Amino acid sequence: MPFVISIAQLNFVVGDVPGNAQKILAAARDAHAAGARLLLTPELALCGYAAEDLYLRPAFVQACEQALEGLAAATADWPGLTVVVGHPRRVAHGVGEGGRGLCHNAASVLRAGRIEHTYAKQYLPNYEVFDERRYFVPGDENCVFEVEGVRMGLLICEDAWYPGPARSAREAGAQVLVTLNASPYHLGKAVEREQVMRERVLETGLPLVYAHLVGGQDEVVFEGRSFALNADGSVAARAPGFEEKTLLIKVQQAQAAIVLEAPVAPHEGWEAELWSALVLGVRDYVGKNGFPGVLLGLSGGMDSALVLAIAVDALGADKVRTVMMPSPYTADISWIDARDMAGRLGVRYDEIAIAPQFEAFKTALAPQFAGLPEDTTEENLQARIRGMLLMALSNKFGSLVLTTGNKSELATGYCTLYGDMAGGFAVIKDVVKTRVFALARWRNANDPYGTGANPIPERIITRPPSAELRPDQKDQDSLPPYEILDAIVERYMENDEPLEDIVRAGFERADVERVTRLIKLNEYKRRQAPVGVRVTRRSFGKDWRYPITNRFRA
Ligand SMILES: Nc1ncnc2c1ncn2[C@@H]1O[C@H](COP(=O)(O)OP(=O)(O)OC[C@H]2O[C@@H]([n+]3cccc(C(=O)O)c3)[C@H](O)[C@@H]2O)[C@@H](O)[C@H]1O
Ligand SMILES: Nc1ncnc2c1ncn2[C@@H]1O[C@H](COP(=O)(O)OP(=O)(O)OP(=O)(O)O)[C@@H](O)[C@H]1O
Ligand SMILES: NC(=O)CC[C@H](N)C(=O)O
Repeated sequence: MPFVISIAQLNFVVGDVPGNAQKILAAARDAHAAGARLLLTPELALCGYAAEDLYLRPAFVQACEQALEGLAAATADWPGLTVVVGHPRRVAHGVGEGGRGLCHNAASVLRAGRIEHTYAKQYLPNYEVFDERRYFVPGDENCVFEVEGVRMGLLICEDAWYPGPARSAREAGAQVLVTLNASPYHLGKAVEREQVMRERVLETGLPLVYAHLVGGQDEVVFEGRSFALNADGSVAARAPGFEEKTLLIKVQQAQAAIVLEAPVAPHEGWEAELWSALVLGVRDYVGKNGFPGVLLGLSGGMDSALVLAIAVDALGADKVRTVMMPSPYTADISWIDARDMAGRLGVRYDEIAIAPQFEAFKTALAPQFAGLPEDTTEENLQARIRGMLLMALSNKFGSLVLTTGNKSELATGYCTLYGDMAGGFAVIKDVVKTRVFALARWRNANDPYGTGANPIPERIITRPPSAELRPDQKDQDSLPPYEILDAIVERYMENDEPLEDIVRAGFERADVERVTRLIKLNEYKRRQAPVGVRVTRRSFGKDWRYPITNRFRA
C-alpha cells in the first residue's frame, strides 16, 4: 500500500488471437516496468469483441485457450504483477442445441506463471446488438482475488448492470469491484454507463474500476473512456475516449477506506463525441480489413461532403479519392463546390461525365419504354451509372467505396438500390439529416485531427438538399421538412412509440402516416444496404430486425 492498477484500454482485432496476445504481453511488460501490481484488460480481449459465430468453432476456442496458457506462463517473468484477461472458455463436455459448442464469457486471473482463477460472466446481454445467449452459458460463482492485501471482486460488463453480482462479490469479501467491459458506443452512453456503475458503488459502498475496450468492429464502435469511481460515487479517474490509453490508477488506504486516484479526462460535447465515433469506425473498418484507401462520389451536396471530411480525418488525404460524375441536371454550383472542397482537403478529385452512359441506357430501353413518361426509372439509371463507375474504380484499384446515405434517407427509402446504395461501408447510415448539418457546422469550426479547419464550403451547408436527378428537384418536394421527418423517425424507430402517440405529441397525422409507412415499406432496401457505424441506441442494423413481409400498421 499504496499500489497501482493499470487499465489497458486497447484496440484489439476480432479473430487475431496471436496479435491480441502480443498486445496484452506488451501491456503487461509496460505495467510491470511502471510498477503496477494489477493489469486489467477489456472483456474478451484475447479474441476481440464480438467474435460472433467464431465462438461456435472449436478450433477458435482452442486457439484462445492455448494463447491464454502462453500468457499465464509469461507472467512468471513479472513477479508481483497480476494480469486479468478476458477470453472465451469451453464448458466441460458442453454441447448446445444442434451440436453447437458452448463457452463461458470468461476472465482469468494470471500470476506467477499460472492461471489462478477463472471467472464466468453471470449476466449475458441478449438485446440491442448483443447475442450472448447464442454463444455462452452463464456462470454462477463469484471471483474474489487479492492484490497487495486488497480483495478485488471481478465482474464482466453486463454483470455490473444489475445489483446481484456486485452485492455477492461484496458478501464474499471484495473491497474493490473490478469490471472488464465491451460496451458499444451510442450518443449519451458514456454518461449513462457511469451512472449505472455509480449505482453499484452506492449500493455496495465499494469503489469500482471499469476497464474498457476501444476500437471499431463492423457496425459497432467502442469508445474507451475507462474510468474509476470512489466509494462515494465520485469520478476518481477517466481515460480519454476513442484512443488507446494506459490508465494508471493509484490505490491508497485512507483510514478504513480505499481511495482511487488518477487523471480525469472531461466528457466532450455531443458533436465532438459523434465525430470521433464516426472517424474511428471508418478507420478501423478500412484498416482492419486491409483496404489501401477509399473512394466516394462527391456531388457538391451535404452528405458526400460530410463523408469526405470524416474519411480524411480517419485515413489522411492521400488515402481518399473523390469522383464528381455530373449529369445533365447537375447545377454549376455543385461542380464548383465539389472542386473547392476536394482542393481544401487536398484529396484526389476526378470528373467522369455520365451523360453518354445515360443516353446509351435510354436508347437501349427506348423500344420498351415507348410512349411512357420519364419518372424515377430514369432518376435511378443515373444513380446506378454512378454506382457502376465507383465499383469499377474499386475493382481496379482495391479501394473501398464509401456510401453517403444518412439515416433519414435509409428510413424512408430515399436512395437507389445498386445506385447510391452500392458500396462497402455506409459511414453516416445512423446519422439523421438534421445531425448531418449540425456536424458539418461543428467540423467547420473545429479541427480535431489537424487536417484543416473549415473543410466544407459554406454553400454546401446552406443550399436546399437535392438529389439532382431531374430538373430543379429538391428533397423537400417529396419528403416532410427534415426537422419533422427526423423527429418522427426517432420516435417511431428508435423509441418504438405508437403512431397515435406521435400524432398526439403534435405532429400532422398525414406526415406521421407517410413516414411510418415509408419506414415499413423500405425494409427490403435496408437488408441490402452495406454495414455502417452505429451511433444511436437503435440503428438500422443488428438492433433493428423487422420483417420485410409485414402487414402490421400501428
Ligand atoms: N418488398 C420488396 N422486396 C424486394 N424488392 C422490392 C420490394 N419492393 C420493391 N422492390 C424492388 O425495388 C425497386 C425500387 O427500388 P429502387 O430501384 O431503389 O427505386 P425507388 O425506390 O423506386 O426510387 C428511388 C428513390 O430514391 C430517391 N433517391 C435516389 C437516389 C438518391 C437520392 C438521394 O437524394 O440521396 C434519392 C429517388 O428520387 C426515388 O424517390 C422496385 O422496382 C423493385 O424491383
Ligand atoms: N454529380 C455527382 N457526382 C458524384 N457523385 C454523385 C453525384 N450525384 C450524386 N452522387 C453520389 O450519390 C450520392 C447520393 O446523392 P444525391 O445527390 O442523390 O443525394 P444526397 O443524399 O443529397 O447526397 P449529397 O448531399 O451528397 O448530394 C451522393 O452523396 C454522391 O455520393
Ligand atoms: N458486453 C456487455 O455485457 C455489454 C452490456 C452492457 N449493458 C453495455 O452495453 O454496456
